[in-house]
Amino acid sequence: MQLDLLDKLRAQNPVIFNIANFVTVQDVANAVNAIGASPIMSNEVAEAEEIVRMAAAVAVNIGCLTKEQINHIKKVEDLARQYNKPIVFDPVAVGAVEYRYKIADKLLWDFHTSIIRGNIGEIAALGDFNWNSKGIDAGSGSGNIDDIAMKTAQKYHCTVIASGPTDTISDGKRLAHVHNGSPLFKTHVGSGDMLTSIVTAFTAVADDPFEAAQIGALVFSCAGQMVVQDHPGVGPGTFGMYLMDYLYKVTVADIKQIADFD
Ligand SMILES: Nc1ncnc2c1ncn2[C@@H]1O[C@H](COP(=O)(O)OP(=O)(O)O)[C@@H](O)[C@H]1O
Ligand SMILES: Cc1ncsc1CCOP(=O)(O)O
Ligand SMILES: [Mg+2]
Repeated sequence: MQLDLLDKLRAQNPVIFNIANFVTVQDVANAVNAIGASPIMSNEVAEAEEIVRMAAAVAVNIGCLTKEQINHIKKVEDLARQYNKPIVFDPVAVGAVEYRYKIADKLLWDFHTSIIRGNIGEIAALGDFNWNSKGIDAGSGSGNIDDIAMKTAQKYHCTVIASGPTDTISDGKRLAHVHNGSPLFKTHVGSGDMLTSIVTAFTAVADDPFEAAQIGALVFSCAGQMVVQDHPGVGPGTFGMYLMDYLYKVTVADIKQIADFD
């Protein structure tokens, strides 16, 4: 795993365009900024071309989807194709909301996505596996997560991150796992959205989306794990606060000490 991509990201400070949701937009902007990239958010189709041109990569999050935003997403994804900018897609709640599944599936077929990052319930839904998603959360299921990630990556010809206690990553051929993290991530709404946009930042400095997915997942989950190791009494409110500090100060040396991946 190319841990030096963290230093490369901080040196390059790439602009990352985020089509975000109103629930977690500030967390996402601050997390992208803390890790060393430069976030910009916009919902206006009239400025889409200017922003796609200035951005190194694009994160698309369907958390608070509207008909107007779907048109904006289509325009942005078409521009990303035109200007060769990687797209990372966050299929929020597609396992629980059939309307979102249909929109996400069509977008993923109509436009090339480099990486899909969702929890296992969302990835299972996109891969047409049985799973009991619960709203924005993973819910429960009994499928083989390696198989789900692999098959969903093959379905959409991209890299997939099925996040959770272990983040399972596949490009349809290769498989990787990141075991770091903390259950406290589940208590902070926005953890997945932040991960998606941080992974997007790494696509701006990595040659291979599979590599970007692995390093993004590892850096983010290690930062969260370090919060809990250094602040054992941390709870839902302070976890998110400390996470920003640790995204800002985590180093390659820190990660090498605790990294648990295969
Ligand atoms: N039980 C857990 N233990 C350790 N890390 C977790 C756990 N649940 C989620 N994470 C981490 O939280 C981040 C967000 O993942 P997840 O909760 O699956 O996304 P979402 O918020 O979209 O449901 C990932 O970095 C993941 O590794
Ligand atoms: C609660 C909620 N509702 C629509 S988007 C959203 C935030 C989802 O954030 P995450 O998937 O990162 O927990
Ligand atoms: Mg999510």
